[in-house]
Amino acid sequence: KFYKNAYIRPGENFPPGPPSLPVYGAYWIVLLKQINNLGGSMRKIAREYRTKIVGLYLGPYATIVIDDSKLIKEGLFHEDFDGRLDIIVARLRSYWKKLGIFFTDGYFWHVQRRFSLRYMRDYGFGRREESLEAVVANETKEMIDMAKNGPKYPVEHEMVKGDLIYMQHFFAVPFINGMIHIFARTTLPRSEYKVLFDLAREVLLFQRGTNDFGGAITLTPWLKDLMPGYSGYRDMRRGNQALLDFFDKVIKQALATHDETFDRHFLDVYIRKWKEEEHTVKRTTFSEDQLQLVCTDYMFPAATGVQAVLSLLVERLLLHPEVQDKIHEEIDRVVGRDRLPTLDDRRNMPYTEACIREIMRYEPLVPLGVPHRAMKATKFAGYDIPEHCVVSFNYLSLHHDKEIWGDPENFRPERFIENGQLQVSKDKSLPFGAGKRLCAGETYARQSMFQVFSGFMQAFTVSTADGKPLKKPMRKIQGIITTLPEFWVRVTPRY
Ligand code: HEM
Repeated sequence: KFYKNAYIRPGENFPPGPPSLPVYGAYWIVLLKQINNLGGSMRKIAREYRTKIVGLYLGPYATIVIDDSKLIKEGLFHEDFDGRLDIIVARLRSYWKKLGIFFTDGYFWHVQRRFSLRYMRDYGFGRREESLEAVVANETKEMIDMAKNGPKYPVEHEMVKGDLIYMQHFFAVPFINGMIHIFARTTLPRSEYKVLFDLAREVLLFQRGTNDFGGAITLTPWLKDLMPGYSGYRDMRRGNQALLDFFDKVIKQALATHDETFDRHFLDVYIRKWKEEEHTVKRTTFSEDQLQLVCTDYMFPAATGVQAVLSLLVERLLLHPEVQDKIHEEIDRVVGRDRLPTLDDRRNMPYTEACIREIMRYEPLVPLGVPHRAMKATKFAGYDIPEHCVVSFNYLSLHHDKEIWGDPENFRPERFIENGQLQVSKDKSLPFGAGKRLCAGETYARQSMFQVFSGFMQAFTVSTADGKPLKKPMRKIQGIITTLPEFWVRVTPRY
């Protein structure tokens, strides 16, 4: 019976892949191949089975992992694959209901994603807008001041010790305050940064409680009662609760002063719509809980993902000091030292921009993406894909495809530059995904990362805490996003 179960497939014409073992299916095999690097494991398995698409069971879930560059793009644009999974990781975030943007699908997701993007745009999200740019610049200044002139408030001592900075969360505030500005046209002042650093810490706990395949907690949800600590359940609950509590307060404040004749910020626009539909639309998708989850979903990656990318980039600078020299040269030549780099400078700073692109290619933040779900039985690349099949995309394979990149194993920002200009068309990587599920925060992420990183590099030279050159990359932690372990970096003011 064991043998029979091991080779069970969802259908005859399902992509090839490893057999299923009890309880976790092929997940054991994926973990054993290269623990702590799911993308790497899946690449190896695809090669072993000589297939562009691996088919396997992860616990009870029939899953395909697309390994081929062309098919990854096709899969991302395949509308039957726009669903999400109804899993415990999603439910535990949202009062056991299906709410938010990340983990919803169908009509509900469509309405809520479109509405939030349309009206957050009015407040600067997804485009260039002066007041948002000024907020991010101002917060970048405070961040630099914290390291240059020393901590002002107790929490800052956890981020800066002498000339060392705590990489994990040092960059957090500009990204978080930028989002609060979009939602509520306010920011938390430096005296209240503790709230924001705490949020960043809690959200990272959530990210690390699971992984791109949902981790043990998704495949065997009963672990939540049996081993709440070990299964990651407790950390995820806690990490999520911090954000829910934060937005509960912000929304309650907005509600208390809400005037339906005048929109002050995105929250007002949403509240007005929800109140309007409350009594007129039978099955409205708007509610207070949903507003809380919309804010949470946009804040999640803003409080972790963008900082994680910048810390991976700082690690690269420690490994390749010549890259740092080139960034400094570009900043000094284009911006000088009297003002912060702005988004206007971005087009004149191809090397700095290329470094941000190259780190996202080289080390994809979410190596297997956020899993999609086949919303109905469908055909893909000649295979029969059953309804509810999990669809994952191996971005590591796309970003390290020799045919596209020639030398994918090298960190080489110059690959995106031609005649001194950034050639966006040369960037075939898809760190933000594509299609209808494309990362909703791509523009915000790209713009704010440029502002924060270029401001930081204008002010400092980075080196290792122990003064010795970094010889090899650190071992990464595989959560939903890939992060570096806790580490400190020395910063030396450049002037
Ligand atoms: C460098 C940083 C980031 C990277 C690499 C990244 C990447 C991704 C990826 C790969 C997805 C999944 C796409 C899919 O399902 O196929 C995603 C989804 C999403 N991202 Fe990002 N992201 C980043 C930053 C952000 C930021 C800063 C925000 C918000 C401010 C954000 C908001 C979202 C949302 C709301 C979704 C869910 C979209 C949906 O399911 O419809 N992301 N992101």
